Amino acid sequence: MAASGGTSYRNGATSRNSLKLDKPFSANSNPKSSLKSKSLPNSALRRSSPASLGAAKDDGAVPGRVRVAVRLRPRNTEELIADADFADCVELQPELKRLKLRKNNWDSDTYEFDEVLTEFASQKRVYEVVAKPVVESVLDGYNGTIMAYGQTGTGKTYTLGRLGEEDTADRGIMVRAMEDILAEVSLETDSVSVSYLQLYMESIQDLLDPANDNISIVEDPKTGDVSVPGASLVEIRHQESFVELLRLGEAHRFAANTKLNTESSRSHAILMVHVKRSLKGKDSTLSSDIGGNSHLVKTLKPPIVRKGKLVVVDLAGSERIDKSGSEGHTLEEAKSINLSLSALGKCINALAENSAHVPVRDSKLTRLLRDSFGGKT
Ligand SMILES: Nc1ncnc2c1ncn2[C@@H]1O[C@H](COP(=O)(O)OP(=O)(O)OP(=O)(O)O)[C@@H](O)[C@H]1O
Repeated sequence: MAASGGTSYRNGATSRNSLKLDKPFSANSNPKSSLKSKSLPNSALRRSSPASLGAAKDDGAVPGRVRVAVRLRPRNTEELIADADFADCVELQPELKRLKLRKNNWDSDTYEFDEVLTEFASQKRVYEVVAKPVVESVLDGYNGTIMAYGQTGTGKTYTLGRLGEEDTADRGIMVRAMEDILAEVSLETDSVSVSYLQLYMESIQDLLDPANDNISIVEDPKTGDVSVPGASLVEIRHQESFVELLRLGEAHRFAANTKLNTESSRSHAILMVHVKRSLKGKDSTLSSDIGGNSHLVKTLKPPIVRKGKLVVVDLAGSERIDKSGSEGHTLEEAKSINLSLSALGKCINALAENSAHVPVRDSKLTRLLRDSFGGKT
């Protein structure tokens, strides 16, 4: 997260009045992190909800901090033709970390972000600015979340899930995060395991085993840890197997969506990466006196186990929520997305304000992210 580490958004405006923002943000409660705690501008949340949030320590005691970044997607060919005056209505001010939307010649709205990434920002830069601090926190034993929010086609999947098989420069946050994690852990003593889920109409489905579509969320009342015991948990030892797993999940997401007669952006895709590290305790040498003779005794300390969880969320788009006239299934779908996104917005506001209470119980999405939020619920 962005919540500690969130990151990028893209803007694919097709007309002056249809600005689409895809922004990631991050929250981080790691006190060692260099991320600054910062309140989200409410207006920014209303206008274009956030995308990624952050990190909470294992004990969940510290409210997470939230960072929000916005990424502008380059215009595609159609938009270049249809939207020749785009620059007149959207102005990025990366050095001031601001985005200005001109309503007309005399009126504009300005939004502040933790990071503003222009259409020229590379995938590498987006990863480094938004996600890397979160990944480092996870390796240190914290929980962190990165989310991408935006309308359909704004570049959420490009930012998070791009595999970069044809051009490695295209690799998205998921792939880069796993590369950094695998480079840091020891395969002998540590473990990295992954679940990949889809949340659609308040029901959780395993993207690695789509027949498994009624997964429940279990919260440990003592530790506050959240688990999804019914979901596949795959140990990752090599980057190639992770990329294969992402590909499988995407294929299942598509198939599942076809079955459900929906579209990808109508569901939230959630990747959970569990990192468990054994850090060698420091051995110490003591001098002891046995039978009048002095001996040096070596005491071996047990390893310290450090657990962190990285959650990467490709949120459902909000574009149909405000549309009136939705009926039947579409209306139910819109209500469900609305419910989870508004519950998420409330949690992010609570985190940004360092509120002691983070209202996670209102939706499955926020319940799933509970142990990344920290604070009392
Ligand atoms: N930064 C970028 N640079 C170049 N192309 C991009 C960028 N961001 C997105 N695109 C392209 O824009 C199109 C839409 O992106 P993408 O599928 O990631 O959007 P999305 O927000 O995930 O959409 P949906 O909600 O429908 O899944 C894709 O063709 C993608 O390759």
